[in-house]
Amino acid sequence: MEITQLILTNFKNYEKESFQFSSQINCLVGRNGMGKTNLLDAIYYLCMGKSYFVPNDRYLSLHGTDFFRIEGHFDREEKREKIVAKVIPKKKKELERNGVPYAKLSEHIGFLPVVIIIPDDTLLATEGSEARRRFLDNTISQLDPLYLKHLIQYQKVLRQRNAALKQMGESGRFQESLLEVYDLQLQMPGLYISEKREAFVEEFNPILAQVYRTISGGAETASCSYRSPLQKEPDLMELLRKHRDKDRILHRTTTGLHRDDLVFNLDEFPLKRFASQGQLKSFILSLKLAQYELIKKNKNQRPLLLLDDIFDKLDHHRVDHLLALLLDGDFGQVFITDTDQKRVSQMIESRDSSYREFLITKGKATAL
Ligand SMILES: Nc1ncnc2c1ncn2[C@@H]1O[C@H](COP(=O)(O)OP(=O)(O)OP(=O)(O)O)[C@@H](O)[C@H]1O
Repeated sequence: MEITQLILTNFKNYEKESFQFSSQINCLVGRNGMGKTNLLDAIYYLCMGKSYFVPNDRYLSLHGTDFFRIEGHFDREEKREKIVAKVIPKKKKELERNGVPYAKLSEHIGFLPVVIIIPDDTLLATEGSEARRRFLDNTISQLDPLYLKHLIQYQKVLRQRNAALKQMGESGRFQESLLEVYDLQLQMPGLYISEKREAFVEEFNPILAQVYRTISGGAETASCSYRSPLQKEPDLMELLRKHRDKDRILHRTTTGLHRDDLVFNLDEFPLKRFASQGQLKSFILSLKLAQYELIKKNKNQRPLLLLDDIFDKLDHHRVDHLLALLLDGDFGQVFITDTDQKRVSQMIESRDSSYREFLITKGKATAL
């Protein structure tokens, strides 16, 4: 699967620009703040129906404008696919495939698999559990439409349950029977999500260990383990029942799948506490490349790989090692941003890969 052409209108700092891409390596070079990451984000948007960086579409249109449009032409399973994302004020955002709008955005997820790697991904290891759940959900949703359907349902009922608890707190009238109704609605999607997360971690671990071994030279074994309140009480209804008093006091749902987490380990030690900066960076890179491998294996399709500034702060040897991995490995279309114009192009030129280079300057692109 590959994107052949991209046309941007009012997207972030691009007023009007179009790109023709190489089917293998695309390097986006330019100084800081010119729009390299914005371009990756536009491609991500076409695949996932949202920005990787900015949750609210309102902030994505060029300053001084109130709408944007992203058009991408893809080659997928020997068919041409035109995907258009349009955000217009006071209208629901629209995502179209070959001129036909999707009824639900979620129907598109997984159609164009994608993996993005950015420097801030190290926050996955150091921040709270929400980022790790997002990683889990992002990966499994691209593989299993039913997972995404159950996830949306679980989150909807959870929001309603929390709103009811808040309202009960304000009115001072606790309605246990209403909570029972919500708990019942959480049960089926909850069970499905939990089973899928557990199965994902099992399948993911050997791939993660293998990728980390390649990147780090085999010093330690990388793994992750799934933590869920359901491991102590496998019956979700019963679990929610046991936490009802706490929920009543705190006016929110204090247990459930929205409290799940992934624990990252190097050998038997938690990454968060013991890893050096280099180990942390290698782990997170491995995590994302393992995500790529797992999606590729399950979908029998190579996802797009978007690499933002991944050479930043790495010494020359590590950059060389990483580039060798990316160029010699079984990757499909890759996009790489770099502020150092010479670094990537020199190394790619020395290999036998088809590539195209773009110089990005303030929302304008010149093919080099
Ligand atoms: N809605 C918007 N309208 C206009 N400009 C925007 C908008 N959103 C972001 N920008 C601009 O885009 C620029 C950032 O672009 P981007 O993050 O793609 O830079 P970059 O080339 O990747 O830089 P770096 O090398 O520092 O990562 C900033 O100058 C920012 O002001």
